[in-house]
Amino acid sequence: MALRAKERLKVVFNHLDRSGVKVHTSFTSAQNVSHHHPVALKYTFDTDVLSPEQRLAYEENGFILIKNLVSEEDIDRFRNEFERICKRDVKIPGLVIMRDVSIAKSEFVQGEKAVTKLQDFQEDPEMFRYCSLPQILKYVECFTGPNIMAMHTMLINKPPDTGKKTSRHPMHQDLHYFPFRPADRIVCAWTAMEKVNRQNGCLVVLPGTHKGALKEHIYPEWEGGVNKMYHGIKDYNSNHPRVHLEMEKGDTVFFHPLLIHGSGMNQTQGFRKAISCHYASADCHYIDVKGSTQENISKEVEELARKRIGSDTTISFQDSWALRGRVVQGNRTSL
Ligand SMILES: CCCC(=O)SCCNC(=O)CCNC(=O)[C@H](O)C(C)(C)COP(=O)(O)OP(=O)(O)OC[C@H]1O[C@@H](n2cnc3c(N)ncnc32)[C@H](O)[C@@H]1OP(=O)(O)O
Ligand SMILES: Nc1ncnc2c1ncn2[C@@H]1O[C@H](COP(=O)(O)OP(=O)(O)OP(=O)(O)O)[C@@H](O)[C@H]1O
Ligand SMILES: O=C(O)CCC(=O)C(=O)O
Ligand SMILES: [Fe+2]
Ligand SMILES: [Mg+2]
Repeated sequence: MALRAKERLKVVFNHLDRSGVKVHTSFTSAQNVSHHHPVALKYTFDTDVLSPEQRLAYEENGFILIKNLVSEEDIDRFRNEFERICKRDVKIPGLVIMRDVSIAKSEFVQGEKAVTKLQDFQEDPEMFRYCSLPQILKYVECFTGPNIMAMHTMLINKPPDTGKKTSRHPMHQDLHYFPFRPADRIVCAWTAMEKVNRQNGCLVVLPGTHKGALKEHIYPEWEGGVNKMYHGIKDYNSNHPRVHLEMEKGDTVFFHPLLIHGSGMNQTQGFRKAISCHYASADCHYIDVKGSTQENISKEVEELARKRIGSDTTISFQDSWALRGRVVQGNRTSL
């Protein structure tokens, strides 16, 4: 039965209507374009890319996993570039190379084995190709709309745990780091660069938590130490059902910035690699986080900027994002 996407969406909605679930339709956008029903699909746009079932799944869960989205060839190229950066063969402006806190003060670990995360690779054309891949942007547009900014780029090289459990990433919401809104027009794309599973510390998500509010984040009280800026939710419900996202090389998960997630310890001897980009609609606007739960991270970011650039220049939390953001589709309208 080859129904077109819109017709299938109607079928799904009719079914839900009959089942008593309160769902209303807007076939053109996630915003306020109503027919005789008010709008309910607030997290996704209809671009004929997501099936009705996929749209409903994202609305309900706050994430969607697309298998085999990035080719082996592309991933191998990102991996090569990562190795060049680790060997210091290339120097990329703005790039942050983070070592794991458990080896941060050690002089004896070098190269790729000393690097836990690359952050802000927007000035590296080879690495930044990831953020412009058409097959990724096609999905991103379903969440952001047509004007798309790549705001935050990372390559995570989760190291074998040294025994201090510092390879964990505490449970958090990425929106904690972002002084722009609306949250529903922000999405993360996270691509496994090899098989990721429970053993090497795959992503762990709490489905449906994107419907909640932004929570207070602080450093978790972990005996073995915590990496710089790895804030975790102060009190999260540890009984909430969790889903371990086991993925193959090239599989990509798209998730909402309020979705609570983290990653476990890497209990293998390999470095678990993933590449990711946070996208936002260029139509988003900056907010002032003073007096909010985000004040702690904004102060940390501003202090780090002062250390890097010098105490006579002030780079605000918002500036730090405006400087990193790059348009990847459409126009840079606001951010
Ligand atoms: C949606 C977004 C979610 C997220 O992005 S969460 C993670 C956000 N993370 C970041 O933004 C990256 C933060 N890291 C950094 O900026 C840098 O790695 C960092 C910590 C400043 C270190 O910079 P380096 O250039 O390596 O400086 P350095 O080797 O001279 O060290 C300076 C002092 O920092 C310490 N350090 C290094 N790596 C660390 C780590 N992983 N965790 C905690 N502390 C760390 C290091 O021991 C040194 O301390 P001290 O001054 O000697 O006491
Ligand atoms: N004490 C803790 N406080 C906050 N977050 C934690 C704590 N311990 C683990 N986490 C986080 O919980 C998430 C899940 O971790 P992990 O993969 O170890 O899950 P698990 O359910 O314990 O499964 P496994 O049995 O495979 O270890 C990760 O984000 C991890 O960093
Ligand atoms: O790759 C991971 O372990 C998760 C990283 C993450 O969630 C983040 O940096 O915001
Ligand atoms: Fe995250
Ligand atoms: Mg565990």
